[in-house]
Amino acid sequence: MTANQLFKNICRKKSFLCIGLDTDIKKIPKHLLSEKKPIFEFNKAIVDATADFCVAYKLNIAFYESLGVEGWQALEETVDYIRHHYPDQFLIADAKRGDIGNTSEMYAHTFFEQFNFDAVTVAPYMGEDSVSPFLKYPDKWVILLALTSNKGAFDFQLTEDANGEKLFEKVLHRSMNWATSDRMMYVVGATKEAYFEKIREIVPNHFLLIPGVGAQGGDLEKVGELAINDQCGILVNSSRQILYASDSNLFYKAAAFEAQKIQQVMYAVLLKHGWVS
Ligand SMILES: O=C(O)c1cc(=O)[nH]c(=O)n1[C@@H]1O[C@H](COP(=O)(O)O)[C@@H](O)[C@H]1O
Repeated sequence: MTANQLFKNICRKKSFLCIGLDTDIKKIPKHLLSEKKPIFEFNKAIVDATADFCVAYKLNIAFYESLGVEGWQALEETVDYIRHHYPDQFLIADAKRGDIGNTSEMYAHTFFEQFNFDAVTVAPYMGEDSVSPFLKYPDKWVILLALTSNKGAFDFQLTEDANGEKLFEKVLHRSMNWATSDRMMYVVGATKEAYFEKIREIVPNHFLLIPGVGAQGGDLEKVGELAINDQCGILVNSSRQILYASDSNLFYKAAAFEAQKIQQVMYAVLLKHGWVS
C-alpha cells in the first residue's frame, strides 16, 4: 500500500485510527477461555466489530510470542483473517526489531513473507544496515522508532549533543533518506506533543504512527491539530482503551463503541481540513 492509498482509505473511512491488538490472555473475557482458540476468537470479534472505524490494525508481537506456539498460531490466524475479510486494512507487526544485516533479513522474512504484514516497527539504533533489509521488500514499510511515548524517552532520545541536537532529531535527519515516504514512517508518542512541530519541520511528508492516546494520557485532539500534514500523514493507535472497554459477553460491542467515539473525533479533524464531507 502506498502513502496515497493509505490517505485515500483514511478519507473513505473518515478515520486515521489504528487499533492495537495487544491481546492479553489475562484480560480477555473469561467466557472465551473455554474456547479452543481464545486469542483468535477475541481478535476476530474485535475486528468484525471495529473494522468500519479504523484503517489499520497493529499486532503487538510480544503478546503473541509470550504464549509460545499457540500465540504464533493466533497471530497467523488473525493476520490471515484480516487479510481475507478486510483487505483494505493496513497491517502492522509491532515487533521493534533490528539487528546486524543477516539477522534483520530473517526478521524481515518473518513479518513480510511468513506473515503477510504491510509494515514492521524497527528500532534505529543499530544504524542503516540493520534497517535496510526490511526495505528490500517493495510495497512494505518500515516504521522507525523516533520519539517514543514512554518516560524512558528522556533517557536517550531527548538528550542533546554539544550542538543542541536531540538524539531523536538525529535519527530523523539520518534516516529520512533511507527510503521514500512511501516506505517509511516514524513512531512518535502522543504524549510528546511538545515536539510535534519540530518533527514536522524535519519530516513534513512522512506518515507518523502515534501511540499513547487513551490509557497513556495523550490528547487525540492535540495530535490531530499539531501532527497532521497535507495528506493527513498520521495513524493514531489505541489498544487497551478499545480492547478492554468491557469484559462482559458483549465486549466487542463496547469495543466498537469506543472505536467509533475515537473515529468521530478523527472525522471532525478530517472535516476541518476539507478532506471529507
Ligand atoms: O511502537 C509502538 O507501537 C509503541 C511505541 C511507543 O512509543 N509507545 C507505545 O505505546 N507503543 C505501543 O503502542 C501500544 C499502546 O497501547 P495502549 O497504551 O494500550 O493504547 C502498545 O502496543 C505499545 O507497545
